[in-house]
Amino acid sequence: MQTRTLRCILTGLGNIGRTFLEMLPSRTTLLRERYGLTLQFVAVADTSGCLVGEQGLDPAAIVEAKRRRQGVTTLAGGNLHVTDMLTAVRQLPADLLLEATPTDIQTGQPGLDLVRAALQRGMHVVMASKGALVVAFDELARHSDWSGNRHAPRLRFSGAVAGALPSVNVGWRDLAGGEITTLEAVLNGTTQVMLTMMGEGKTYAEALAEAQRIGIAEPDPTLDVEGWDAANKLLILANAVLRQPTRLSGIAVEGITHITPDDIRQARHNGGNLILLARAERGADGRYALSVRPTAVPAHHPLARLGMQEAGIVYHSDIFGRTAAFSMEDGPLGTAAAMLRDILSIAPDILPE
Ligand SMILES: NC(=O)C1=CN([C@@H]2O[C@H](COP(=O)(O)OP(=O)(O)OC[C@H]3O[C@@H](n4cnc5c(N)ncnc54)[C@H](OP(=O)(O)O)[C@@H]3O)[C@@H](O)[C@H]2O)C=CC1
Ligand SMILES: N[C@@H](CC=O)C(=O)O
Repeated sequence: MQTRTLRCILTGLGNIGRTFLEMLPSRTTLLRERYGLTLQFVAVADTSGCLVGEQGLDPAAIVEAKRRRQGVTTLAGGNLHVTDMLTAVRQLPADLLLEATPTDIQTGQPGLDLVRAALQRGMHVVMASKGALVVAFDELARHSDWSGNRHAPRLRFSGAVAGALPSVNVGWRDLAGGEITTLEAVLNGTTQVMLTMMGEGKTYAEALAEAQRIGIAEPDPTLDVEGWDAANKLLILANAVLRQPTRLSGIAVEGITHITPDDIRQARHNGGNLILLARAERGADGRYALSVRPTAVPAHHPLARLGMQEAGIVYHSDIFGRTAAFSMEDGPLGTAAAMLRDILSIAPDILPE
């Protein structure tokens, strides 16, 4: 099979960006033999700046620097130079932006400017970060293939909505033609780890520390425990799958900060469980009521059996009935894998001849 090269810019080299690079060597042969694809990194960025190597950077050297907690720009020298990441996205010859900087739900930055710049110049985008989608879903959809224009640059973000869980893809692709009546989901891994551990006798602080150790808590974990991360994901599902233009102010949000081990034990009585439930329910007027709140679900509920590091989504629709998906992830690897899944889903359309 002929092998073609996709030139990538990767912004953010933390849990997700670094894990993505770490995962790649195990995929090289599969990508080449099954998909005829090689990924080449022409720029990568962290808080130290953006390292550019137009002939391709060495992912192993980048991973090694990040493991040593060094800024990636320390690798500059020879034919590798430093710029700022927005300039790189605006000017470098590249096909694809992989965005994994922190999520800021007030400004959407730094991801928003990067994704805007990429789409404006026709570069395809795969995102793990959520801020830009939360703040400007409409705008980014208009400038990408979500507008219905199949010639527009591709925008994919399946990893941003609960990592490996195929939450977006099932709703958008596999339930096409159905009217979704309810969506119920556990979308935040940190609170799922915390509720599970608190139910087993750990303190709130111990449980949060474990989610941080695993690498799934947000850089600012109040986003997780106060329910905003789950709300961000529900917002993305509402816009992309339910096709209801939605802002965060349109979601009723309650986190788990007031939950006690006793609340969890009571909910677990008779096989039920306490979960941070994200929910969308279609009303008689066709609009969805959206909420995120700790909810005691009974034993027969499909989300009641989820354990540590598990996520799940259940769609009810008029013609497909009930469709559910579950995932159990190993820290940030599931999200890195979802970014790869997104790349492969668009590769046939975007690979240069
Ligand atoms: N962790 C997870 O399981 C998941 C995370 N996500 C999303 O993915 C994104 C990344 O998460 P995660 O990897 O855990 O976060 P980390 O905090 O581990 O990594 C963030 C990375 O972005 C870099 N960075 C921070 N600010 C800037 C900036 N202003 N300019 C350039 N680079 C910057 C950091 O640089 P430096 O290395 O120098 O600190 C770091 O490399 C977030 O938006 C998160 O919401 C989505 C799904 C799952
Ligand atoms: N902080 C998030 C990470 C993935 O989006 C979570 O805990 O689920």
